[in-house]
Amino acid sequence: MTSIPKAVRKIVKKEEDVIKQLCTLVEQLSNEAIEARGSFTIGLSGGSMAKFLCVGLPKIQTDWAKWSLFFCDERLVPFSNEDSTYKLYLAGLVGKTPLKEDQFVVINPDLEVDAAAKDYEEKVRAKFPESAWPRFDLLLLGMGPDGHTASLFPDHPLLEEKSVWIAAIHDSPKPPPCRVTMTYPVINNAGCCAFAMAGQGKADMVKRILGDGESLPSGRVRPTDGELIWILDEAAASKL
Ligand SMILES: O=C(O)[C@H](O)[C@@H](O)[C@H](O)[C@H](O)COP(=O)(O)O
Repeated sequence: MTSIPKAVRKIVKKEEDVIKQLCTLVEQLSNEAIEARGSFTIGLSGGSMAKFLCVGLPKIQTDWAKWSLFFCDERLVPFSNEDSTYKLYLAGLVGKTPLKEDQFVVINPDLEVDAAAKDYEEKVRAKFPESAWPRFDLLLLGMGPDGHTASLFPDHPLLEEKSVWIAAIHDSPKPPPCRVTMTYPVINNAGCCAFAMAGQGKADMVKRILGDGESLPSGRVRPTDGELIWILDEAAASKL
C-alpha cells in the first residue's frame, strides 16, 4: 500500500476554519483561471460540501459572471426534491451571490438514468469542445463513511469506467439509487481536486485513506497533472 505523496493536507482548528480555507482556495483558483483563460469551471458535490460552500462563497471576491458550475455527481430526482444537490445550491447561492441559474450545468431529471448520463456528458462536452478529456479548473469532492466520492462506491464496477466522461449508476448503495457521476479519467484530469471535511466522524476513514493509503474510491482521486488538496479540521485529522 502507498500513501498519497502528492496530496497537500491543510489541517485547521475547526469547521469554520475548514470553510474559510475551502472558500479561499475557490477564490484564488477562480481568479487565477479567469485571469489566464477568461473563465472558471468548477465541479460541485452534495453533503457537507454544499453546506460549506453555501456559507462561505457569498463572502468571496471573484468575477461571478465568468463561472460555469457542474456537478461531480447528481442524484436523479426532480429539482423540487429535497434529495436534489442542485436544489441545495440554488437555494444557497442564487440570490446570495451574483451567480445566475443558467450558469449551473444541470442534469435532465426527466430522463431515465442512462439517457440522463449521456445528456449530461453532452452538456459537459459542449463546454469543453475538442477535448479528449475535460480539464476542470477545480473539482470539489466529498468523502462518505464508506470512502466513496462523487457516486463512485467501493467495489463498484464504475471504479473501472474509462470510456465515458459521465456514467450512470442504477444501484447506488446510498439512496437514491439512480445517479450520474463523473468518472476517474475526468476527475483525475482536473487542475485541482479538493476534499474538505470536519468532525470526528470522518477521522477513521481519513486515516484509512491518507494515513494507510487504502485504495478506496476517495483515495483513487490522484490528479495526473494537477493539485490534490485535503482540508481537514483537527477532529477529522485526529487519527492521522
Ligand atoms: O450524493 C450524495 O449522496 C452526496 O453528495 C455524497 O456523495 C457526499 O458527498 C458524501 O457522502 C459525503 O457527505 P458528507 O460530507 O455530508 O459526509
